[in-house]
Amino acid sequence: MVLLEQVAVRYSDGPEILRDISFALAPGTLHFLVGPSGAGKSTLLRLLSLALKPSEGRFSLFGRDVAGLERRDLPAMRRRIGVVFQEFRLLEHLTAFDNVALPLRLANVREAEIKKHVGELLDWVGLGDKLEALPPTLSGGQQQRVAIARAVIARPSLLLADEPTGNVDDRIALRLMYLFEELYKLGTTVLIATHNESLVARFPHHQLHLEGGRLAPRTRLSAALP
Ligand SMILES: Nc1ncnc2c1ncn2[C@@H]1O[C@H](COP(=O)(O)OP(=O)(O)OP(=O)(O)O)[C@@H](O)[C@H]1O
Repeated sequence: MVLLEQVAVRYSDGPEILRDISFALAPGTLHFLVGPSGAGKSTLLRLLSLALKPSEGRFSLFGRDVAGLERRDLPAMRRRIGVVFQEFRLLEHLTAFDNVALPLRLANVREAEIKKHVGELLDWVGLGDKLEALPPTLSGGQQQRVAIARAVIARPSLLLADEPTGNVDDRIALRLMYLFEELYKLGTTVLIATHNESLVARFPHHQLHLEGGRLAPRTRLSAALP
């Protein structure tokens, strides 16, 4: 599903932010991505979401070598990836409902089905009474839940979430974790960057531990290459 071998990443001509990164993520697994601030977690998520390219090494996604992709291949690959950005990136002129419905509308799902699924999911994340709200009228935690609902609604093959419980209380954080667990059990590969140590301790999943741009030995070996 995701395979990195000796990958390095830099922004333009800057220094290498990630170095010597090798790991594989199998379908239907959930991994936490942990490490101190500035370690390169968001950069790794940007690479995996195809927003950055490796400056060295090999990166393959869904069985395809990313270096060999043509520009026209990217939209179809990206549609298989759900991303929860640290800064949410909701469309401010669309309601919560319409933001979440977007991936389904792009996939030509029937409106009756969209209504049912989006309503159920927003209900599950505790926003059943905010369907018509515009993002600027929602709190940070509410916007974050809309962003998560939008990222998971179309059951992506790969879900990348940057600090997805950063703005919510413990009860909601648990709910969101249950949602991510549902998803990986259905076959999605889930990667969650987080500083929330109690969440990582409570849910015994694999961990990728980044430190200073490298995978640290504390990375659980199930995620690293043999
Ligand atoms: N767009 C960019 N251009 C240049 N350097 C960047 C850019 N984005 C991040 N960096 C640098 O890359 C390094 C890693 O940043 P990154 O945001 O990936 O870390 P992080 O582990 O996600 O941190 P945090 O936990 O604080 O979100 C930092 O030194 C940062 O300054």
